[in-house]
Amino acid sequence: MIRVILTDIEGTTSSISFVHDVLFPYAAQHLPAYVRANAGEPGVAEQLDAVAEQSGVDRDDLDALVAVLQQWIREDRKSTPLKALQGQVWEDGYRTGELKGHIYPDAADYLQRWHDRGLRLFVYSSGSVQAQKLLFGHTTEGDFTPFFSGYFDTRIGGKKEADSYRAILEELGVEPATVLFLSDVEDELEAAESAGMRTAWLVRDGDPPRTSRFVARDFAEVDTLLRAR
Ligand SMILES: CSCCC(=O)C(=O)COP(=O)(O)O
Ligand SMILES: [Mg+2]
Repeated sequence: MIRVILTDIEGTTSSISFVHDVLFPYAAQHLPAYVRANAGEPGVAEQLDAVAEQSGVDRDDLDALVAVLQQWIREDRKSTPLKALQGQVWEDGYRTGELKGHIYPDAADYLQRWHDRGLRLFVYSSGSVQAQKLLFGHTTEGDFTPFFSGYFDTRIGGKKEADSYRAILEELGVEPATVLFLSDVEDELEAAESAGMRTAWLVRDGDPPRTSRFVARDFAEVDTLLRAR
């Protein structure tokens, strides 16, 4: 019996294009000035230490660190310090209303239904927990944070590693088979299954893949799986 839904964001609750065509360009535009203005703040300095360590660039060369961060944005690198800094930069955009989080109508509908039915909802995304809360707190459809019981990001581990899902299960204190993980990335589903979770593969565009996995075009189809179990 499924009691917990753990969901990815990009390609699952929200469009890939919102992340790549809205959020990443906003970060690329505003991150350099943000980093330069706040380099002495502990929450930024800590991330710059990590960027220097991961890239091998001189920690005192702010221009070089910014260049590395811009390169990582272009490459969609799932680096924890980049994701932390992106979350900080997006905060301003959401606060001023320049950014509004995208959520698919079916995701908005079923997140509320599942919450009201007593399922516990959690997010696991490469975006930082701060970025997750900002997106769901400022969507075009309203504030969805009241529906979520918790958030996980890459500080618990990479999304393609089974140990990350084992660590999430440990934190939640639940049996693996009571958790349904939703994602659009097959390697993430495989990692979650290795940890014993159930999975649903969101394929929002194009033909469904030939696979033995449960595939859903939207959250209404995920709901049929929930009702069948
Ligand atoms: C939390 S919004 C920003 C999403 C993001 O930065 C990202 O890399 C998307 O990763 P996901 O694990 O949700 O596919
Ligand atoms: Mg995804």
